[in-house]
Amino acid sequence: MSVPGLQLSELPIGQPFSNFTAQDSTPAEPLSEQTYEIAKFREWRFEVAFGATVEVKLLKGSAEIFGTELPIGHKFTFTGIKSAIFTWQGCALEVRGSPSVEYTSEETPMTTYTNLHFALEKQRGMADESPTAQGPRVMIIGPENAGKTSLVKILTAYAVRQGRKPAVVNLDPKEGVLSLPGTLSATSFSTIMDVEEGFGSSPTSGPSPVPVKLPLVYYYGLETPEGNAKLYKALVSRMAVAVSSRLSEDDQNRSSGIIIDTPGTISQTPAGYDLLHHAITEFSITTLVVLGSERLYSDMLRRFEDRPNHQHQPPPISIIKLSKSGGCVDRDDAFLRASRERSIREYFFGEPKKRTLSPYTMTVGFDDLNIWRVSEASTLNASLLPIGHDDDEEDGGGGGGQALLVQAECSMLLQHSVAAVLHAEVGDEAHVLAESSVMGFVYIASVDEQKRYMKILAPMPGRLPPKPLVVSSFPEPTFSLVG
Ligand SMILES: Nc1ncnc2c1ncn2[C@@H]1O[C@H](COP(=O)(O)OP(=O)(O)OP(=O)(O)O)[C@@H](O)[C@H]1O
Repeated sequence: MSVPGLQLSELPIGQPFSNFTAQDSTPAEPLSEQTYEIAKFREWRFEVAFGATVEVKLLKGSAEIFGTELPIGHKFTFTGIKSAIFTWQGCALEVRGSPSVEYTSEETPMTTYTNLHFALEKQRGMADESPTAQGPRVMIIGPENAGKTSLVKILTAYAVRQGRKPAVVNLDPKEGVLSLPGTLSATSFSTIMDVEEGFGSSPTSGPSPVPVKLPLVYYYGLETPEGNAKLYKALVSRMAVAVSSRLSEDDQNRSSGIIIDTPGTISQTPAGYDLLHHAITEFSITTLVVLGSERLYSDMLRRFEDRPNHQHQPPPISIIKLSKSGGCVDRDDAFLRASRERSIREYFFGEPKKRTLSPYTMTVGFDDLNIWRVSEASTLNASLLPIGHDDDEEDGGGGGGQALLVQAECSMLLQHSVAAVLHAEVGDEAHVLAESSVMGFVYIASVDEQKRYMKILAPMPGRLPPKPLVVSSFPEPTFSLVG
């Protein structure tokens, strides 16, 4: 799989990064300390605001965060998070700092989630027996904030704990997995997750306390799949081919299978169902897990489970309904924005106290830049087309209907944008660029229209590769990374 994190190898030009500062959320006051005894099968749920810090240490017993075990005596630091620590045997936690919300709950769906894991594990065991058999290909669907990502983390962590190597695919562009928001990614997981970071942060140039995972990343650049359904489908198909080829090359990946996270919006509208259907077909899903929605479950049963098993029909999908954890919390726009901003900031500057990165600023003339923008559904909203409608003929693969990418003018409008650097060549056609994977990201710090140059921040020193860049129409950036 390819590696994001710019491969800037040539001699540095421009000036070293010095006049910009990363935000540090170090609290000024000393942290209050408390010890919690959590009984077995319960979880301690907590929320920490952005700007606040809470440190948690497991003193005794055993505990896990979304499936990943906490070692005894190690201090974990949380900021801007809503999470839970579950214990199978009971534990004592030392907590320093003041979570904005904290309570212990005895009602958790962990037993059901673990049963699901063991059912998948059985299929993996069968796939181990035969070189032509496939491990489970699981997709988690459900409304927003139903706990889909949390379940993906739990299933992944449990699989890794059993020595498996599942491919984790994120089809939700709102939140990046080991990548920036706006991207779709696939990663082969064989080592533990970074519980302070969720899945972990994007791989960049700095050292990391947990083994770095290198995802294959495609740039979608919009918040919802319906924003440019044609591009979304193209990327899903592309990702499915890449993941299937990885599975066919690596036996451990093949038997471990795939775990896929999806955006909540595609489980809620007929247009979304079309995208869902497409993803299910492209990834040859064998198990569809519906979280927290009776209606979605019965719609999916009607669509997939009753499908006759003819010679030319794909095999039936097993559809499983699970209830939403009472711990799931809605995240408002402000929280999601802050979380997106943090992941962008960390990509360039590292994480305060863990690893500091030294990004580099360079000056690049307008004439040396080739910038594209993801086209939004505007003239023709593909998500409103009837299911099964194919708009390829109308737009000749890139014009007329909904375009995939459009060329962007170098102007002030690009200031404070994050741009993806593509594994493609300047001069490639829009449909080639749209399906090219991402090499890494840069940040357009300032634009001088009169002198026709931009200041560009890159995670590493070096010359900006002569590659096409794509900026998003994502509701970013609302902030300045530098200044
Ligand atoms: N048991 C729990 N206790 C506390 N918080 C939880 C629990 N389960 C999930 N959460 C939190 O609830 C929020 C929503 O959960 P999650 O991200 O898994 O939902 P989702 O369905 O993936 O959401 P989206 O549709 O927005 O992608 C997250 O902040 C998550 O950490």
